[in-house]
Amino acid sequence: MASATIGRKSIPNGRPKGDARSLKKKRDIDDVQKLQNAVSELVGDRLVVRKDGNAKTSQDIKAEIKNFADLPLSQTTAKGLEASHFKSLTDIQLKAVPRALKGRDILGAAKTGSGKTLSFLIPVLENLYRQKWTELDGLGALIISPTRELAIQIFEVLRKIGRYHTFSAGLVIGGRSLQEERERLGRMNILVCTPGRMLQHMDQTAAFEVDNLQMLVLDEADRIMDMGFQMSVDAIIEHLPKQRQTMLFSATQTKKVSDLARLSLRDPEYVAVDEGASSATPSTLQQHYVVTPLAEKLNTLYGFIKASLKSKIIVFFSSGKQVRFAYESFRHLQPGIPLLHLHGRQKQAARLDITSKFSASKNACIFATDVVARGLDFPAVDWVIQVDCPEDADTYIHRVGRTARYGRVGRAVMFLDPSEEEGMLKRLAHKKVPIEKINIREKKQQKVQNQLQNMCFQDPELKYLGQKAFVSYTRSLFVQKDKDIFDISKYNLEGYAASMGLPGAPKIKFQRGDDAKRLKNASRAALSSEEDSDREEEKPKKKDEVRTRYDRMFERRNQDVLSGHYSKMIAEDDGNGLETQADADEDDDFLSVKRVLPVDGNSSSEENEFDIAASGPAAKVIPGIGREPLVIDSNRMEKLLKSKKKLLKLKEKGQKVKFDDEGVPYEPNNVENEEDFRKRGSAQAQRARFLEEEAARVREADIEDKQLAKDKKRDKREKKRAREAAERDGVEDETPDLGEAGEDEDPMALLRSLPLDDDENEEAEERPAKRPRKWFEDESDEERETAKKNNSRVSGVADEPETLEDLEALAAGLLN
Ligand SMILES: Nc1ncnc2c1ncn2[C@@H]1O[C@H](COP(=O)(O)OP(=O)(O)OP(=O)(O)O)[C@@H](O)[C@H]1O
Repeated sequence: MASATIGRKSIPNGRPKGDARSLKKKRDIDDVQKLQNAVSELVGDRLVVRKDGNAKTSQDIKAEIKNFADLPLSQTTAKGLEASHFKSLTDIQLKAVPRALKGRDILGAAKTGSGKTLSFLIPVLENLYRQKWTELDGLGALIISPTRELAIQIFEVLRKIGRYHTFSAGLVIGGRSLQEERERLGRMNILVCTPGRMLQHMDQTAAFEVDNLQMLVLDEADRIMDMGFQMSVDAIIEHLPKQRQTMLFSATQTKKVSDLARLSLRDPEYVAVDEGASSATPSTLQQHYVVTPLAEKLNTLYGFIKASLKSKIIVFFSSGKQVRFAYESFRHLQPGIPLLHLHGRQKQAARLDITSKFSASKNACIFATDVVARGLDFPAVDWVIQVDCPEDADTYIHRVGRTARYGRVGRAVMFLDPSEEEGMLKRLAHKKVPIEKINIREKKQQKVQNQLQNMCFQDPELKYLGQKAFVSYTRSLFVQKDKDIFDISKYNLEGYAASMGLPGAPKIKFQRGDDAKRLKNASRAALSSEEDSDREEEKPKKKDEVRTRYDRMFERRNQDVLSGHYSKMIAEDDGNGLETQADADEDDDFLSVKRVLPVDGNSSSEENEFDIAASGPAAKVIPGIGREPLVIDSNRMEKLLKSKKKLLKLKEKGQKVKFDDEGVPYEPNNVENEEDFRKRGSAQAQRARFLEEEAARVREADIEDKQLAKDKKRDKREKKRAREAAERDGVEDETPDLGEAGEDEDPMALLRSLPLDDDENEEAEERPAKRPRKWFEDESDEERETAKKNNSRVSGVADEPETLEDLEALAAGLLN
């Protein structure tokens, strides 16, 4: 947990002694008393100034408050504000701060970028100060934010303006060990947190007392109160004392009576700015939309980025997988502007690094999910682009609010599929959002489809990313509640898949039952929510869990960049046609694609060898060395196979191979001369022909793969039947059931060209100890992989067979 004593040392040059100390104490008490009196003289957003004496008279005037210096604030807060260059109050601050200083519950609503953060931070500091809050009093104020980034930002502002106070403040957002946070938690006076992590502490940290809490603040309150956070927030509230001050702030405020009842607000003041104004968004924001069919969106986006290289741009997508695909593929296209990406599944450190990089850069383009839609205050953003239509008008308002902040100018463009136009415009008009249609200049459009196709063809891993992005996008369309905007039957999904360079649209299985209902009720933002990633990092590791050889055998998988993807494709079936929770948790794909792992097919080379040994032939066969498999039929042969040096002799001599500009290998002595090359037509024609042929090849391979998958499925069914028959006859079969696809689904749908098990085995054998990082992987990917490896080591893979003897022993064990 990040924590800070947000104030200075109150006694800089040693302790004042005797009289001096008691004098100071008295002065402090007097100051606080004066402040208390002045605060009680606040009426609305004015301060009563007494003309004569102490008693209130009719001649007293209500002085207008304009600057922070006009407010009854402590010296420490006033100095902090001054040092942070905050002088005059914004409209929302003017309305909210005086009322909040008086201890009123507040429902604050004002446009994005209008200064709501200070509206609650100043009262938090002041109200605790006037109560002479000390470390011994424990937690005095709790500020809840829906995302970690926003929590960090609030904490930073708190540190700035509270720098002369002596309160201790902490940030509880996960990403560090619970234990580490626990140790400091008890000493904090002010906490800024995300709901999931806070609840975890309330439930698990015995020494964490909240009985004294005076103030609760919910920033982006409507988001915190909605489905995605409902359970955590309700549980947090249950822990808190009922007698407290509660403040809710958002640009799109909740007024639902049920929500307010949940928070037990006491006679709240509804403090709104610009109620009844002509627009719900800042007047300095220019808002446009373009109608661009789904299949054209990536082209339009690329064209837009190329035309705006000297800008700072935020591009919103609806899911992290889309963000990753767009980022990885566009990065390779090198548009000429630094590209960044941010989504909830990245590690906390990486996310922090990315937000600060984007904040600091003048020209950059960040692809992001709604993780950055709320509250984040990136300086000087020129453009907000919404590639995917936002789920509702509120999300639209928050997304565009990342630009045109605090009176600055900004521009926003939303891409709409023709089917979304009418519905979305209606919703925006209802919320008073002024938006104009613009057309795309044909000349500015950039066709990237062919390049993406090439890239996906050359790099299966990018293709998998694309497939996952496709599935998550389709899923997000399906879960949309507003069917006036989102009608899944109206989108050209095949065209969309082609625009991503995919060899066909992955088929998608719709989930049934209660889970489907739960997911449908949750908002899209909630599904890709920040809290998911909190959970991801907090998954408890069962350290001393006893695991059998079978467990390990079936948990083992290729430590390869594909393995995560691969395992997600193997959806376990609970027998009712529903995915198991574990799977849903891991990927939270509402529309799942299923593949059945053949019971007799293993995914690593070790297991392949192991299988052969386990099935008990007299001789063991080691595949993949030289042309012929080597048969171990004597001790001498076995020894030979253990000596690397000797093995080298058995290997084929290498061939000289060079690589062309695109990394394709060729034999240097076998290069076609230029004349022959020209005879076959122009380079462009040849390239087009090549692409056509390759595309046809991919299609053919898809058909073969599908057939293969069907055969395997049939095989498996037969095996299952046989097993069941054997069970009926009383024979116990120990082969674990890895789940089975439903009759009506195509288990290979998304995997049309994913290497089958045998290919994977070969690949695993050839894989070097440490795979070099690919062009589209960043460090976090590598870290993740290493972490995966380390984790699997911790969980017992250290016992895996390393030598032939190990293998034999293992095999013998199994056979027994
Ligand atoms: N009184 C002020 N004087 C000068 N700048 C201010 C003042 N109040 C806020 N700001 C600046 O205005 C910007 C927006 O403030 P803030 O982030 O609090 O907006 P917000 O209303 O919370 O926006 P959102 O609805 O997007 O969360 C920040 O950069 C902040 O530093």
